[in-house]
Amino acid sequence: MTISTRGAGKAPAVLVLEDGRIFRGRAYGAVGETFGEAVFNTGMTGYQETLTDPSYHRQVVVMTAPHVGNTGVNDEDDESKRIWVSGYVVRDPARIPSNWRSRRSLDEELASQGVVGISGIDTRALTRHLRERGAMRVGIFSGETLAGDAALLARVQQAPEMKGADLSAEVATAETYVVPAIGEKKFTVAALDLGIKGMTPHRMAERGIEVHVLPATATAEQVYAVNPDGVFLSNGPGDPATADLTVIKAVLERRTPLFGICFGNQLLGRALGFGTYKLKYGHRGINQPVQDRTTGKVEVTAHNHGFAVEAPLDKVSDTPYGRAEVSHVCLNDDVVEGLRLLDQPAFSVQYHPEAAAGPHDAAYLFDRFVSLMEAERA
Ligand SMILES: NC(=O)CC[C@H](N)C(=O)O
Repeated sequence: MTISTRGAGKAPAVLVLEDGRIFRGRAYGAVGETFGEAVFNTGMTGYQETLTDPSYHRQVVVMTAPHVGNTGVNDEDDESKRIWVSGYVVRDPARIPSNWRSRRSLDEELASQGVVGISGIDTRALTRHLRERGAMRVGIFSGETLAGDAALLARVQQAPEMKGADLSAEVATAETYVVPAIGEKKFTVAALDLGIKGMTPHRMAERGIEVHVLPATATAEQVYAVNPDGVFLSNGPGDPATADLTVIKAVLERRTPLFGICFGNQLLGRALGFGTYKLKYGHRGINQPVQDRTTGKVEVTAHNHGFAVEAPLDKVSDTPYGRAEVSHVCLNDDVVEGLRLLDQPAFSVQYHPEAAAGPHDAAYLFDRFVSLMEAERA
């Protein structure tokens, strides 16, 4: 294990934003170059889950927590098979990781997976810049000799934008796999993998659900071939405006119980005829207050979204699949955080009830899904 001293001995690195703002620091993880959309995450804990969340594909994540890597990297907390962020930005990396489960340092893990990062920069100033100007493209470049700033900026400005990006198929499973129910099997669910996190099927399995995780490109025939009691739409990277809605519409036509989270919420919204739009800088962290308007209760929740559904907050909407309403709202900024159909068993939330990482306040949503499937069977 390497013990780093505030980046001493690491190559120089530079972070270049598409609007020309530049931060200089030291390499963290792999040395090289990378591009993506610069976004900030306010979680004080859970960096391993963040790094391995496929929804972060093509994003450069800036951690607002000043110390990152304190608990190292373990063999249990990955949410998928690899790190998906395209770059990683921290202020002070841990010099000595310390935790009973730690197997290696975060610096070593980033390097071994080829993830280019930067440390030693003023992440507070960078976050304030992104909050004022909005999420934007960024490049991180590290090495002993770097091109001039103008040349680096020109390369950042050529990188692809997140708006219009269709990314689910790049992160999803190529083959269907089954996560068995824990204990007695009560239901079968077909889960469309648009970038699913490992904890999500686990939360269903804990409730007696056998989960068939299908590729993002699965057809309605493939979904119904597993004879599902319910269909689940996962989280995932990219712009929801690019996604194909054929399968979701088929599920709504057949009135099969449906539950979606994050990207799944955006796709349900679009299938109902609502629009989606890009938020200025998104919600990413594990302490976002959301109100469940069906009960009035407030929950503290885990978020990772840069897009949101545009739906009226104070009226029931008529959609091709019956009446729909906004069931959940973010108390920071009134962004739509959940949808519910009133005439058939379908609902979704914009945030992460699987809570990896994050508080478990929203776990009741998996129980709601079970109740819908129970009611359908009765
Ligand atoms: N976590 C997610 O599913 C993210 C959904 C979508 N890619 C967004 O950024 O809003």
